Amino acid sequence: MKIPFTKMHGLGNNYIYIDGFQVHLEESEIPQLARKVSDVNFGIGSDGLIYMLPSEKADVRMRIFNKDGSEGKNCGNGLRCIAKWAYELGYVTDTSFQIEAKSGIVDAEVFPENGLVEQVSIDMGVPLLKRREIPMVVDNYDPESRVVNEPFLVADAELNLTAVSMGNPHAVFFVESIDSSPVEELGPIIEKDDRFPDGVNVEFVEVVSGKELHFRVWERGSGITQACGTGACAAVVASVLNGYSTVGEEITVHLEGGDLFISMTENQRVIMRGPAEKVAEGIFNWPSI
Ligand SMILES: N[C@@H](CCC[C@H](N)C(=O)O)C(=O)O
Repeated sequence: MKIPFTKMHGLGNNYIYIDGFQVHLEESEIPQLARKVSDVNFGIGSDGLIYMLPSEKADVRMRIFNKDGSEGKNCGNGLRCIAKWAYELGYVTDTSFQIEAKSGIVDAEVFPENGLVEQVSIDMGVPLLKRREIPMVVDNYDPESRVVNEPFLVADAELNLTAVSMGNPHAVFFVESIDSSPVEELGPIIEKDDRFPDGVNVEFVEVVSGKELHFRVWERGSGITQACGTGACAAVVASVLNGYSTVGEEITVHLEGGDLFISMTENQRVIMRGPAEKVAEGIFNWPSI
């Protein structure tokens, strides 16, 4: 089977996008396909696979598969790229429309110039903060409670955890210096820690000021990536919860691949603005011989 694909990225968080308006993928094959296209040696090379589909509830639907083939419930950089792609392909004609992800429906707005979209704004909705919603399981803790600046021992490290769900789980740790943050060492251990029954995306964040954060991520199912949109949103929410940042102010998050601009509104909604870029189009041979 020859599968047409497009490679896009948001701040270097890159996925192979397949247009489900045109191409039908067998459900049972998608995880294996995601692993294959992500492989830089035997496939194309990416952080995973994103499948764009028609939606019965919104204007377009996004499904995201990590590098290891696991399906994520949400993807901030993917949502911006899907918004750009759906608009440029003419699947949506208004500049404001809705995208369905596994975690729910979000409002997207594109800002086209001569028909091409470089910047996208997404209303990422209200974060989930209760322990059971992350989900995070720890003996003797109320599942209805929040996890804010809570002591978290892992390997030999004593960290403080703030946990946020943006439809997918995030463990946010504030550090003195992003350059010496233990992303490579602790990211893979925390991702699979038993306290997170669904696994977790792991973020280290340095507060430069209330309006500026430095950020590095270890993504569940994909490892280190240049950027994570939902992770950057979780970092901003965590910054507000810890009193570093203020509701209503736009915060610049410096990720390895560039900057996102994120604010939390008075009614707790998280608004993310940033770029989406198309880099390549091609045909993938599947299964390869
Ligand atoms: N890169 C993404 C998040 C992708 C899914 C994540 N790894 C998960 O399993 O929850 C983003 O930009 O948000």
